[in-house]
Amino acid sequence: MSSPDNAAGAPGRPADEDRVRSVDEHLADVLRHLTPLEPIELQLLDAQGCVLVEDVTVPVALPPFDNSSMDGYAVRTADVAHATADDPVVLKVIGDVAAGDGDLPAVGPGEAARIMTGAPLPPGAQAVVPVEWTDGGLGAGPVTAMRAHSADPAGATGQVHVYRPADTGAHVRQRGSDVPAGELALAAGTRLGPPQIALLAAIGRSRVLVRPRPRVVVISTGSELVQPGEALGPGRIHDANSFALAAAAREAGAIAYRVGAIADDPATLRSTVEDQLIRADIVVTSGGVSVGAYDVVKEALSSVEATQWGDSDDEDEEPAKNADRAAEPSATPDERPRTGTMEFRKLAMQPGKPQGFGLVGADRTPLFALPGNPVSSYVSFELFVRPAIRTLMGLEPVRREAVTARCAEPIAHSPRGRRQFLRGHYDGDQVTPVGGAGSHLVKALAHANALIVVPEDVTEVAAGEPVEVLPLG
Ligand SMILES: Nc1nc2c(c(=O)[nH]1)N[C@H]1C(S)=C(S)[C@@H](COP(=O)(O)OP(=O)(O)OC[C@H]3O[C@@H](n4cnc5c(N)ncnc54)[C@H](O)[C@@H]3O)O[C@H]1N2
Ligand code: MOO
Repeated sequence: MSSPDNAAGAPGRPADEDRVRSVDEHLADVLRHLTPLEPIELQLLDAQGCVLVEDVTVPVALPPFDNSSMDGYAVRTADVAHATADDPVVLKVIGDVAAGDGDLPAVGPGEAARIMTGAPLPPGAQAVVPVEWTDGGLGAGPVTAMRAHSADPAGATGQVHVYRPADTGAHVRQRGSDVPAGELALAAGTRLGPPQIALLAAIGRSRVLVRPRPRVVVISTGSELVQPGEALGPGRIHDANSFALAAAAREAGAIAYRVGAIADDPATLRSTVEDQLIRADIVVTSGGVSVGAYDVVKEALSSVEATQWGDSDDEDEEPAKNADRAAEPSATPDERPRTGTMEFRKLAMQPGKPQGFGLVGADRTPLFALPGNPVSSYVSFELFVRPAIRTLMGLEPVRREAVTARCAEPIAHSPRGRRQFLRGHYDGDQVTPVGGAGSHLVKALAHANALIVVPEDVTEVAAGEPVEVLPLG
């Protein structure tokens, strides 16, 4: 199904398609053609999970004014200095100060203003006495709460008995005590999670400059595929991959567009890819990359204009998509891609041996053609597409961090010369293989939370031996 350009043994590219590459070589080849997306200004919630590309400073002190941290009474400290439970101080209540009030009563000697949490400290007051240290104006000993203003409007007037003293600044949140004006709130490079979004909102920012989430279009291929919810006919199976890959793209931080399943018809796939390029920063297909007679992705995408990205020595090519957005070019002239076709490769890994990658269309959109077996496509996504998404988002590290764990059960066989990614359950201490090596075992995948990595030169693992584990999720 290869195009004449890169068929095994074709002039200029001798048997290239048959050269088996390592996982690391493939990932490096992919990543050197990707650069982070151009920053854009987004509304705060749309920027969640994105990397900030500006230093954000605080325009106005936070909090912007001295305010009460308790519901109580704003007082002058000298007035309450000798207050005790047996000999309370009696103050005149001159009014209420609620959160949001701007017109504040001045508190003079012998006076108190009833104040609510978050309300500005009125002039003259130096401290807040919590309502629990008073009689709440009711004259019947300590209370546990104020009465609602609607039920007792007179509570804002009359007298209050105070049973304890309060030092200057007690229960008062000072202006700028969170962060003073002019200070750095968040540095460029910060990933925006809920707490960072809280800070941005608190200092009044409604929009921020970030690297956007990549838009990932997911297309599964195969005439056997039926959408979930629809009945299976003879020889048909449900399309698991477009859901798995769209979910994985979202989990990696991308915006996923699931196109669903395309039949094994090259013209349909080609036009679908071309149609989708307008909304894609990355295209991911599953299936149709092996050596069968209906391997539609290979057949179709060999004729979509793409950029050859491996082993190129052509210096006349244009840069990769978004390369103009990078501070520094990621590839030297000798490494840069040239216009040509998608490249399909064999990798020394299991699952995930057949892989395709190219930069397609006018914008040189990265296209990952992943193998169709459900576990193969998911593992391939983890190893190659997830790092690509993170690269476009400017996230570090791009790869999942590996840990070492004891393997609870033996692994009887792993293919020599291929890096195997077995599914496993990792409990933070040891890892237990889940299911076998078969790349159709979706249930085992669903019950695993990690990949067990068995190196190329290891063919068996004894129980209790240390193995490399990639925790997922
Ligand atoms: N003669 C050879 N045959 C195969 C080789 C090989 O080297 N020589 N490699 C095998 C390996 S490894 C893989 S992986 C697969 C990859 O094949 P394709 O990418 O062409 O995938 P398909 O043939 O389309 O599908 C494979 C398998 O997965 C099922 N499938 C496909 N799409 C979905 C989906 N969206 N949801 C659920 N299941 C899906 C499909 O029905 C097939 O059973 O090739 C081997 N063959
Ligand atoms: O390499 Mo395939 O992805 O083993 O099943």
